[in-house]
Amino acid sequence: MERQVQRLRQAFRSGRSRPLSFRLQQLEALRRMVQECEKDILASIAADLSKSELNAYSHEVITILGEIDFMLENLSELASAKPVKKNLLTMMDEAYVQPEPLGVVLIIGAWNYPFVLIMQPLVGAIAAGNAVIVKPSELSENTAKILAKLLPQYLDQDLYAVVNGGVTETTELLKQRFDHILYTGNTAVGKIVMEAASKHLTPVTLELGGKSPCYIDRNCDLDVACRRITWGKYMNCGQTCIAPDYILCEASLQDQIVQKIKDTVKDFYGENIKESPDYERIINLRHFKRLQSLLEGQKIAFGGETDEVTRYIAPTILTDVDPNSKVMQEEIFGPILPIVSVKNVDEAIEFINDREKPLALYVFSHNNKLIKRVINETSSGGVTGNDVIMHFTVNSLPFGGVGASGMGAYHGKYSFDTFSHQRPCLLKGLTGESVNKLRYPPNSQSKLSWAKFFLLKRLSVGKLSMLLLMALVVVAAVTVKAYLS
Ligand SMILES: NC(=O)c1ccc[n+]([C@@H]2O[C@H](COP(=O)([O-])OP(=O)(O)OC[C@H]3O[C@@H](n4cnc5c(N)ncnc54)[C@H](O)[C@@H]3O)[C@@H](O)[C@H]2O)c1
Ligand SMILES: CCCCCCCCCCCCC/C=C/C=O
Repeated sequence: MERQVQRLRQAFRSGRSRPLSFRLQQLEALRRMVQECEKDILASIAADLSKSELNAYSHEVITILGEIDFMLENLSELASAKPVKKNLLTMMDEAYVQPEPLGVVLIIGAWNYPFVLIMQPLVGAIAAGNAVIVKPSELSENTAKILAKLLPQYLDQDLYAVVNGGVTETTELLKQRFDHILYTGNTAVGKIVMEAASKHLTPVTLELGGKSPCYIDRNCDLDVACRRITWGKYMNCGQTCIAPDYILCEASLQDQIVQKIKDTVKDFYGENIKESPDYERIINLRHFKRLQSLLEGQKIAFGGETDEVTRYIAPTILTDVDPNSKVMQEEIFGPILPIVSVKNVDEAIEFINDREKPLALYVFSHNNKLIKRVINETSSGGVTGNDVIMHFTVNSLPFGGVGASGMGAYHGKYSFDTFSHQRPCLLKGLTGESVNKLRYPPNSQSKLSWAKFFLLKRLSVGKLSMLLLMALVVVAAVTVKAYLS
């Protein structure tokens, strides 16, 4: 492991990954990989998650192609130096922020969207000019294998590597020194990653999970709300980090919501859900049993059927759920939807604020003011109003958690920024010593007054004011010189 990281570091130090032409070429190669090997990629995702290839494409491949295209179109702007405002003391100098690559970065992915959760950060890390090691989840072994096979065929092998394996390999990897780690997965391992990173003062982006609430207001089109919630909750068999975890609503809405979700499930998956190519399975027996145990003692208003052999759990709704029950204590990450009654929106806000900050928050209402109020009075990684999941698909929005649901963010420009250092640069000439005397010892009250004048006056952009200020500086410099000599 150590040698592998060394090898990447050496390649990074050679400077090969820095030119924009190189980064663009690698991103184009990545796009070619996705297009040319689409069949194998889809087959791997499908095998890992018992998913149809059509769904594998719309859940994972579309996003990646969009992300690569975004980077190809915007890289030169993202990577360019950004001039900044100056003060009077530096107005003749050059001041700008230059994004620079961090070095060797590590990306650790989770199994539930095994392709997108590796590829999307990888696109950002390459665009920012880094060397990258990716560590796909061992639980989605087919996707892990196909990534290990394809990435070296398309990308520069000295700069980009795939490490496969489980806890032992990841633990070994985490002993190495990286310049950034982006980890996607559960909170417990997130803490392990952060602790390991702290040994080298490595910054981390932690893409974690949590219980994402979904409040349905009385003043709402329940048909539409329930259709959208059904889609987002049961997609990937509920194994989506930003799936609506539970519903909050007034008690009087509960039965209608159950009925409408039931009807939608039938529309989406047919009479025999097990036969539907659009309904996935639980990833492994451990998660299957964990989910089964969440059903114990609950009022099952819909679904509840399970089959251990195929790890099938039917789309399920629990009603009159006690907020203290087990299903409300942990992220569900499966096709079980509890409904918890609240008296009104005030109680819903209090309910959300009494718990850890979630990764996503959903509010359904005709009343935009109510939606804005919920947003203003709560906190979460992201929000979608009147829909679920969809903020993930807008790559001009940062995607990430807050508090217990994670730290840092990525997607589009935010990926580029996550994997870059924003380097402040000030380029001065070697003249102007008369004004510089203000900062050289010995200090005096009058020097301080001049320093305040120079440093606390902000420059505005207008050309006229610029000229005026320049004249002012010249006069001030002459006056200071005369005064000090
Ligand atoms: N915020 C997001 O974008 C996002 C996306 C997907 C999943 N998630 C969250 O991830 C969780 C599900 O993922 P998971 O954790 O079951 O996935 P997982 O089991 O695939 O683990 C994630 C990664 O951590 C590694 N890992 C596991 N144990 C480790 C250890 N002891 N030391 C070091 N590395 C270790 C795995 O090898 C894997 O690469 C859910 O909470 C979900 O909400 C978040
Ligand atoms: C017309 C089809 C559009 C489909 C858009 C579907 C987008 C689904 C994206 C889901 C991705 C979720 C990523 C995973 C995050 C956490 O687990």
